[in-house]
Amino acid sequence: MIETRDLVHRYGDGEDGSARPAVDGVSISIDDGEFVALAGPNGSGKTSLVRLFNGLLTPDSGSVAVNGVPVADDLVAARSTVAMTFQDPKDGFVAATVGADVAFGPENLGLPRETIDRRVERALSAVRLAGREDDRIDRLSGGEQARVAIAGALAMDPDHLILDEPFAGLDEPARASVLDRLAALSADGTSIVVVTHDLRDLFGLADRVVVLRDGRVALDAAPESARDRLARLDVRVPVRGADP
Ligand SMILES: Nc1ncnc2c1ncn2[C@@H]1O[C@H](COP(=O)(O)OP(=O)(O)OP(=O)(O)O)[C@@H](O)[C@H]1O
Repeated sequence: MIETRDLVHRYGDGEDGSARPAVDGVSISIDDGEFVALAGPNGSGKTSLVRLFNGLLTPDSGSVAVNGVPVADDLVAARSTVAMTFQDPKDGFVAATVGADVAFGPENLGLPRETIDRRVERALSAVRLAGREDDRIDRLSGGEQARVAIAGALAMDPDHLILDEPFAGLDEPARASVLDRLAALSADGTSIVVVTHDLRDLFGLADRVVVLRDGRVALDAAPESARDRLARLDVRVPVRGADP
């Protein structure tokens, strides 16, 4: 479980009182196996919030705990149980080739080679990049790079998987394949948080949608029960009757 209480983060010191917190008093909990879409307009604090989940950002006040352990007390545990992709995949790459990059996380967990190879193979197949281990990342298209980043997070086999705008640049087959894998992981108990502006792909999959506005939770509900409120909050929802 990921649990935040009265979480506040502001960039800069805000000493003159002018800096509005990017995350402003968020209390939410995400259960194991829960599939959450995190939506909201540009600048509403989505990326900042998920970066607090694994200690990439530090709260100014409030707390965040993963599996009952405060992130501040055990960053290593938080980083190994919460896997995250970045909005710009280039921010997360650590190796020159696809296979080396996807293997990096599991290697750091000290897993046996066969386990690592199996995870890499499975993760690459989930993003439709099977057999592309030796490709250089800098020669891939933006969409392919986004898929490598997702594969890297999948290969961690994390308790909690956070994907920040994962579908930008993905073609339809890749998007469908990733969505399938996410659904299977969620059914197996992995909690999944997908940051997005657009709920259309996730409407039938997400158990819950949390909408941020100005760093605060403006809505936390099951998607189907909140169609009209979502539309009023400028979150794109599928046309009724056209759900997957
Ligand atoms: N590194 C930073 N330094 C200063 N301010 C920042 C930084 N990152 C984000 N902010 C500010 O914090 C607020 C929340 O930004 P954040 O990126 O978390 O929102 P978001 O909902 O993820 O936006 P988007 O949908 O555009 O990615 C915004 O006002 C943004 O300008």
